Formats: sequence, C-alpha cells, structure tokens
Amino acid sequence: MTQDALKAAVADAAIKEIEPWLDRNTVLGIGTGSTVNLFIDRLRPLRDSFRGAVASSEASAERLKALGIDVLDLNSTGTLPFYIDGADEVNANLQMIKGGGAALTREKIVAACARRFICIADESKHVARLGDFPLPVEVIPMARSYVGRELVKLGAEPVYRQGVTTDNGNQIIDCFDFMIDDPAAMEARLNAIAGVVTNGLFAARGADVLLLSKGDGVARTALS
Ligand SMILES: O=C[C@H](O)[C@H](O)[C@H](O)COP(=O)(O)O
Repeated sequence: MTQDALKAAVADAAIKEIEPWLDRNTVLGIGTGSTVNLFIDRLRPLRDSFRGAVASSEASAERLKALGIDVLDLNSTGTLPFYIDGADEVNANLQMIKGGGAALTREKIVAACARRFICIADESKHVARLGDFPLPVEVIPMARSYVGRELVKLGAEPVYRQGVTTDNGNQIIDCFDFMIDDPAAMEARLNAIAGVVTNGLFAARGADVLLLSKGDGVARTALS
C-alpha cells in the first residue's frame, strides 16, 4: 500500500470514529497537514450534520470553507468534543512531535480545548522514541538567535527554517539530533525559554485515541 492509500484509509476510519457523535451543535477541532486534508475532504457529505469547525491553520480554514463548512472562532465555541489531527511522530503513550507544517501553536491551542484528541497517522509515524523527526520550536523573531543558543545548551542542533513564517507571524527553529528521553519534561523545559511561543512536543497532553493505518488495516488505541 502506498503512503497516500494509508492516509486515505485512516481518514476514512476517523470519519467512522466521529460520525455517530455528530449533531447540529457539534463543532469539530481540525488540525493541519496532508493526512487531515483527506479527512476534511471526507467531511463534505456530512456538512449538514454538524455546526462547523475550528481550524488550526489558515490552510485548513480555507479548505473547510471551500467545502461549504463553517469555520468558527475558537473564542466563541467553548470546549470541543473532538480534535482530529495528524502527527510527525507518535509513540506508544500517544505523545507526539508535530509542527512539520509549522502549525504547532494553533494546533496545541485547539487541541487543548478538545475533550478528545484523535491522532490519525500512517505507520511510518509510529516510533519507539520521539526525536528522529527534527523537533519544531516556534519563536518570536527577535528571540531566534538567543533561543538557538539555549537549544544548543540542551543538546540540540538548531536549524532556522528559512522562508517560513507561521500563521502567527513567527519563525520556526527545527531541533536536529535531539535526545528526548522525557517528552513531557522537555516540552515544559523548552516552553520556559524566553521567546519560545511553543514547541512541537505534544506530551503533557498527548492524543487520547490513535488511529494508525497499516498495510493490514487501521489499528485503534485509546488511552481514555
Ligand atoms: O504543522 C503541521 C502538523 O503538525 C501536522 O499535523 C503534521 O506535520 C503531520 O502532517 P502530515 O499529515 O502531512 O504528515
């Protein structure tokens, strides 16, 4: 099976996961990336069965709107029943690295507002230990060099992601060769550096459900 076929299969599985719970008041939290794009596309036939969505990026908002799905302001919605998003890496505890598409901060905000985070991924994203994928850190532009020096002290090799500005007007540093033994502690440690907006570790609050697409089907793991 190709990676695209695996992504399509997990997008189908995510629709099956949420469809029974949709009603006219439901507002979905929607992530960002190629896997979620396939999920968004599959929402089109259901668009009259739920109220709308909160998007974690301008790109996802545009895709939702193009399908006729209302995009709502998170400040007007309160708690969301579901947040559906992909991952760059996910471990057995459903902790993740995210932000390969630079959407990490809004993703973390929308995820924080959701009762249930459903991570949708293909098997290439499943890892024993987080950190092979370079960990993204969103920084206030004037703090970029300072944050880079602090990341070196923590053992990372920071690389400025040139030409990328986040939806929040900030910049991204990717941390290569990073040993992440305790993801929740590292998430907190990085967020404590002045000038860091957030980092791509979703560890203190990981996913609640992982739908993992494999050659022989989609495996479901639920922590709650
Ligand atoms: O900023 C991007 C997000 O964290 C994505 O969820 C992540 O990069 C996975 O994207 P994809 O489904 O394209 O692999």
